[in-house]
Amino acid sequence: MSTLTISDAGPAVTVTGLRRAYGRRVVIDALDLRIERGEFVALLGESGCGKTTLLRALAGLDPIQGGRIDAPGKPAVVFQEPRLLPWDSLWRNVSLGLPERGAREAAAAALAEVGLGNRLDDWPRNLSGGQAQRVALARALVQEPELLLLDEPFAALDALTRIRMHGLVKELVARHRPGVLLVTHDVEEAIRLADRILVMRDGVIAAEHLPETTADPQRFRALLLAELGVQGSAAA
Ligand SMILES: Nc1ncnc2c1ncn2[C@@H]1O[C@H](COP(=O)(O)OP(=O)(O)OP(=O)(O)O)[C@@H](O)[C@H]1O
Repeated sequence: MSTLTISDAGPAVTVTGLRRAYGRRVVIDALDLRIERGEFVALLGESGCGKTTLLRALAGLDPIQGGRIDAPGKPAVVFQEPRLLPWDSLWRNVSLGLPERGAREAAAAALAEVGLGNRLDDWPRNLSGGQAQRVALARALVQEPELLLLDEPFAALDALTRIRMHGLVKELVARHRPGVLLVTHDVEEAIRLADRILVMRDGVIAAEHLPETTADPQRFRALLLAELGVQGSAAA
């Protein structure tokens, strides 16, 4: 039987029956997930529920103990810390792993997109936390990934910088249209950025929400907080 799916892009990743354990300790079990290209998905969940474990598995950074992860290409990852190489200039950091030919031009274009087009030959030590994180974003986007994995990339930033970064990421994702999985603790951030919000619990996706379709934002926040086990939130 063949099913023809008319889609302008197709999935950025399809996860089926994923199992991830550390030794005998199973953290993720029988997890299914699909993210479309151009779709922004936020992943919430209590501390220690396995969000980073899932992200690392999707990134191909860790082995899995069961199930499948199907992705058309190599995902790009942005972590909480920018992880720039201190001995390399900004353009070299951004173009790491690209073919030498055209690397500087590609890095220049990516740095311009994050507002650092005039800092190509500067060094990581001269950057603020927000600027360093923008370089990390440029380094991810220069790969034109179909799947962009964001592991609390704004958590270490001050509130104002975080809001600016939200705007920038939204704009970049709208332009490049990767599928995005954002791991975050911040309910407001998830609501502001995501097309779809997932709540992880007991090693699986326990709930799924579409913020766009919620009529009452305050109730929606309360519901999410209750799902995250924040006491007293259901009564709000
Ligand atoms: N390398 C490891 N070896 C053994 N256990 C681990 C390892 N990494 C994570 N774990 C365990 O797996 C579980 C899930 O961890 P993970 O970091 O994925 O959670 P998280 O939801 O991302 O947490 P947080 O929100 O606090 O970052 C935790 O109980 C953690 O102790």
